[in-house]
Amino acid sequence: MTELKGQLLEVSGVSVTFDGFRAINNLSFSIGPAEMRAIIGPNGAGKTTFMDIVTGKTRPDEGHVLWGEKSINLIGMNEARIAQAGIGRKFQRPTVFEDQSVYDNLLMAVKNARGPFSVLLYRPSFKDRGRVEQLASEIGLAEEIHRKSGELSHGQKQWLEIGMLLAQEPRLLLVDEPAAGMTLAEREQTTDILVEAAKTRAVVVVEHDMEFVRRLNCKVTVLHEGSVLAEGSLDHVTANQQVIDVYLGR
Ligand SMILES: Nc1ncnc2c1ncn2[C@@H]1O[C@H](COP(=O)(O)OP(=O)(O)OP(=O)(O)O)[C@@H](O)[C@H]1O
Repeated sequence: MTELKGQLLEVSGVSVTFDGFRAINNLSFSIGPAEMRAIIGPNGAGKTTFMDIVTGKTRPDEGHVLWGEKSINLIGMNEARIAQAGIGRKFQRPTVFEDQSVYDNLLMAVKNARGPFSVLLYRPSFKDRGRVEQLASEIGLAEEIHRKSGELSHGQKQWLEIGMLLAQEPRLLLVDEPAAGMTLAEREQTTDILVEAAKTRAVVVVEHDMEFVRRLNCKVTVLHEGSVLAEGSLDHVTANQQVIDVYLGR
């Protein structure tokens, strides 16, 4: 949806220092409203810290993180408010309710998306059931909808958690190493789920697995020592001599 003007998220001049060590150093880049973006970089490049800053877990020493059409500065907002503003984060380890079915996990996420009062008086409507079924099919779990989540494979649990995040209808989904621990078939399905999700929202994937990044077929931002080292297609950034040197530890 390149016709949409403006950026959804704009990180500008952000720095953060931990005990004198500059983990993020004058970081600036932006993400469009419906785009897939991969963030790569060697260990310690600042990828996790970047996500911690955007989600309000870590407060930077300087810079701005501007969000949405009104360019609200997210810095200083707490994690709950940032989530409400439309930013969802998927951590590496899935945190689904193992004793509950796929259906119940998704239904819980759909009703949570409406806030605490609707949960108190809640009766699943026809519409909500439809939404749960739609989500289950988006994450490839339509056949498993009545299974206990604890019985799912590692990959299926990850998809369920992605579905629970999609239930909140975030405008930006941050995903930390989705391919870790997955089989090739699971990795391919994860790509399909994320690519589909990125048609209607921004999806930012932090990933070490280059084959996975290649399949995402998207713009790549390379971080190094807390700054952007290179940006562009995967072929473009992997041909960059500085990127090669950083990955080889030169
Ligand atoms: N709370 C903290 N206190 C001190 N140092 C920290 C803290 N959080 C991160 N760091 C340091 O900041 C740097 C960036 O870390 P970060 O976890 O963001 O990197 P990363 O790119 O996500 O790395 P990896 O690929 O290994 O997950 C690292 O050198 C790390 O040790």
